[in-house]
Amino acid sequence: MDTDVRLESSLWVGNKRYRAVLTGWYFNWTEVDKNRDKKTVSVPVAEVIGVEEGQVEILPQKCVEDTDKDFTVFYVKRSSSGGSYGLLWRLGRTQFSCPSRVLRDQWTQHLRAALKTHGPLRPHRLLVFINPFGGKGRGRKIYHSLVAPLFELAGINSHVIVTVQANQARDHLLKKDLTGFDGVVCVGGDGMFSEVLHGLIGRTQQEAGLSENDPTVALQPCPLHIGIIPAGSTDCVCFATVGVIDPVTSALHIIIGDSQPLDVCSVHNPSAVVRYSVSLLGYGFYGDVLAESEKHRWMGPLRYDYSGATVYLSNRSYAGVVQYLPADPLLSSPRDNTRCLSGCSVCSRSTERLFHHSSDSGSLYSSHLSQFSSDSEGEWVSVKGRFRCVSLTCMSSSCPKSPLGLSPSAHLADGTADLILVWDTHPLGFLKFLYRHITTQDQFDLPFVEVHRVKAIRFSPSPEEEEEDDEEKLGMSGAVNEKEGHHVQDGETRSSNGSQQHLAPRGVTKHQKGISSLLCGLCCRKAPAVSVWNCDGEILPFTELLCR
Ligand SMILES: Nc1ncnc2c1ncn2[C@@H]1O[C@H](COP(=O)(O)OP(=O)(O)OP(=O)(O)O)[C@@H](O)[C@H]1O
Ligand SMILES: CCCCCCCCCCCCC/C=C/[C@@H](O)[C@H](CO)NC(=O)CCCCC
Ligand SMILES: [Ca+2]
Repeated sequence: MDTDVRLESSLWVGNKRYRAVLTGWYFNWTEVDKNRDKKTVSVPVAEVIGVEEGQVEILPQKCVEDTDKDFTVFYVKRSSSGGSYGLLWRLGRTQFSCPSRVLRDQWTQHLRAALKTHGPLRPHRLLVFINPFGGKGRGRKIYHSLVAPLFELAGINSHVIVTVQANQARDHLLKKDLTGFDGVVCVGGDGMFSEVLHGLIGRTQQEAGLSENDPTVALQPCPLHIGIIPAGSTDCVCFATVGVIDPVTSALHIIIGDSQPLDVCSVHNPSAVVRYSVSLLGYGFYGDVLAESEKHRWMGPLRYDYSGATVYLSNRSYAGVVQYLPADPLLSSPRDNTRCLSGCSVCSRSTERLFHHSSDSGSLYSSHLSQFSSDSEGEWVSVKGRFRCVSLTCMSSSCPKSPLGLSPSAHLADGTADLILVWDTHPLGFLKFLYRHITTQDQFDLPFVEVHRVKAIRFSPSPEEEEEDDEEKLGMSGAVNEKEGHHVQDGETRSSNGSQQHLAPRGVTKHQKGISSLLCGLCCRKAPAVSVWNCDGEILPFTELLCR
């Protein structure tokens, strides 16, 4: 700690006198002339946003009263409103008065010097991409009214690009000079984040001379961090990492240099890398919802609710083969009820393991690769049948619609993803599964649902098995296992190496048949034989994939 930044004196806030102390790590002020209940306000220097001479306000509008004995300190204030104590951040502000201008200047200089000690963690120059059409189309307004004033206060220089077309941010990051930037900020939703992610991953591999198309190549980590100012429809990456959808909270995290590593899943078809995913890779229901919602973009975020209902009523399931490489069950499980947050011990241990292995092999990522290319990869498990949906999620994928997410105990940065298989079942069973995403009930505690923590998956559709009538599509065929109360699917298979076999359970009881038939009569049309993959909100042009 730099002892030069220590300072202590009396200061006034309004008409009350305080003893203020700057220790290097903390700036505290305690009311004096008060015998009991002395309250100290303590702000970590790491959370000080800016120091200004005079009496200054920033939000909702900048307003300066240039008095020569006053100074104003801005800092992170955790807000209790909105039921998310600690997660929602606001700009705290306290105006101090000094007995003299000399003391005022001493305070501002010392506070700024203390702030500099946190300099290396904080960004100084940011490249900002705004999608003016994301979400409700408020990206520009959100940035200029809520975020830009905070960046300016914090002394951050930003280069702002309002996009005029899709993929502009990605292409800029792939081709243009990025010298001098400490990070990239996207103002928009998950689609905008994904553009920036693709641009940065691609640029980093290009510069390292690596081929992204080869699934055995160890990719280089990106040197630039990505900040997200939420202005989209789902904003899942922001919600799952920050905990709230709030542009001011996100801007404050960016300013103080917070960061959270994220797992990224590469999606390959047999000849090339198709995309990268950080949240949902979904075939079946989530693919169909996305495809349907693209026709109704004009509805804004509501398009997902509308399309969700339409696709649910169309009552589809798809035949396919899923192969997966299980992660080490001793390290964690998708049903262990943990919630991954910044500083999570499972993620830290996973990072440590990577670093430990890399010191033996020379590359941080080559230990990951060994999971795919050597004997240590483990055994692939293969399952075949009809699915309502096949979902792979690298993180919980929580969002305001589903506060616990697709897989509530998934980890943000442990090198694994959760594979959720929802076997074909009757419509009410599937509704129950979906409904549990918006409550705290366990969506995996259903007989037709299974979840596996995995390192990789392969998928191929098997549309030739499509020849069946509507009753079969509703999961009402096959033998009822009376003891278990559910169907056992006839599509049990063995893994490619023959070591594992898998039964596909279904959740149909006889009394549900009537309602199912009614729904079937209402909505069954000739369903397509294959679905599409939803990759973080983008439709993939391939159905046969390898994801790792
Ligand atoms: N100027 C633009 N015109 C048209 N499309 C754009 C433009 N800029 C970005 N895009 C594309 O718009 C898509 C959606 O944007 P974004 O993610 O910001 O909003 P959203 O779809 O409403 O939110 P979410 O992804 O959270 O559901 C992105 O895939 C992005 O590539
Ligand atoms: C009876 C009530 C039923 C309610 C069912 C709600 C189920 C909600 C689950 C939400 C899962 C969100 C997963 C996140 C996916 C994002 O990467 C992606 C891009 O933004 N969003 C979508 O694809 C948008 C996909 C929207 C799916 C509905
Ligand atoms: Ca993970």
